[in-house]
Amino acid sequence: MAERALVPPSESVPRLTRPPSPAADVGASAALSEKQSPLLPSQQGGVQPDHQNEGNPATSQGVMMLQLLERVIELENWKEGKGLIVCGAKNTFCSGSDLNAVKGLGTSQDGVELCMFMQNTLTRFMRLPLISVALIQGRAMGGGAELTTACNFRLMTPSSEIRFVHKEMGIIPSWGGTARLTEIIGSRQTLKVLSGALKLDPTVALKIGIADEILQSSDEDQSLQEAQRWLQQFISGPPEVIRALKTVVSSGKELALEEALETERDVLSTLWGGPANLQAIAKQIKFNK
Ligand SMILES: CCC(=O)SCCNC(=O)CCNC(=O)[C@H](O)C(C)(C)COP(=O)(O)OP(=O)(O)OC[C@H]1O[C@@H](n2cnc3c(N)ncnc32)[C@H](O)[C@@H]1OP(=O)(O)O
Repeated sequence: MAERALVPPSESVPRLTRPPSPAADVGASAALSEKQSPLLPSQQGGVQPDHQNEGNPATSQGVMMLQLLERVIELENWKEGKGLIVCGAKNTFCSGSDLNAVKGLGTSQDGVELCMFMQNTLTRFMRLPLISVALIQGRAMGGGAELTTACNFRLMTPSSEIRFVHKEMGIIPSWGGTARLTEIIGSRQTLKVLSGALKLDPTVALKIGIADEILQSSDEDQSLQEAQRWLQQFISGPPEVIRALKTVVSSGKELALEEALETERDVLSTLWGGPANLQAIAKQIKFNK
C-alpha cells in the first residue's frame, strides 16, 4: 500500500493487502436469490440503542458502536452477498455522536480512541466486497455524514440533508470522513463543505457529487423500495463477479499500481474459465441492444 504522509496509527486501521490466496476473498459462488433483500440487517433492527443502557449515554453509545462493528463482522462473513443498503430509523439517517455521551468523553485521549475505533470499523465496512448504498432519509449529521462516505453510493430523498457540523463542534471529521469525502468530491469542494459546515440539500449534494441520485419519495418505505431498485441495476449477476468487481475497485483505489495490477490478475484467475464466464461465452451474448 502506498505510504501517505498523514496515515493514522497503524494499529487503528487494518491495511489493505492483496488476498492471501486468489479464491479467499471472492470464493462465494452460491447464487443470491434475486428475491433476497440486499439490505443491511439495519432493516431488521439495525444499530439500535441498547435500552438497558439508556441511563448511561456513554455506555449506550459504546454499545451502539460495538453493534456496528458486529454488523460489519457479520457482513464480512456473508460470503454470498452482493450489496447492501444502510439506512436509519424513523426517517432519520443518523445525527452523529450522542451529545450526552460525549460530555463524559472529554479528554483528547478519549477522542482519539473513539476515532481509532470508528476508523477501523468504517474502513473494514468500506472494504467489504459488497456494493453499498447509504439511503439518506432525513438528516445525516456529524458522524452520520461521515458514515455516508463509507458507502459506495449515496441516495437522498427530497427532504433529506447531509451536514458535516464538526467545525461548529470545534472538531474535524476524523472517523475517516475527511479522507473519504476528499476522494469523493475533491479537496476544494471538501474544504468548502467542511469549513462552511454547509447544509447539503439534495440539489446541492447532487451538484457537488456527494449524492448519486435524488429519489422521488421522502416516504420511509417508498424511498427504501426506490433505493432497492436503484441498487439492483448494479448487483444483478453472479455474486462472485460482483464481489470481484468491488474487490478490484477497492484495490485500485487504495493500493500502489503494481499491487493493484497483481490483485486484478489474482482475482481474474478466480473468474476466467469459471461458470459465469463459460456460460456467457456459450450464450454468445451480443451487447448491441
Ligand atoms: C463525530 C462527531 C459528531 O457526530 S458531532 C455531531 C453531533 N450531532 C449533533 O450535533 C446533532 C445535534 N442535533 C440536532 O442538531 C438536532 O437534534 C437535529 C439532528 C437536527 C434534529 O432536529 P429536530 O428534528 O428538530 O429534532 P430535535 O432536535 O427535537 O431532536 C429529537 C431528539 O433527539 C435528540 N438528539 C438529536 N440528535 C442528538 C445527538 N446527536 N445526541 C443526542 N441526542 C440527540 C434531541 O436532543 C431530542 O431529544 P429530546 O426529544 O429533546 O429528548
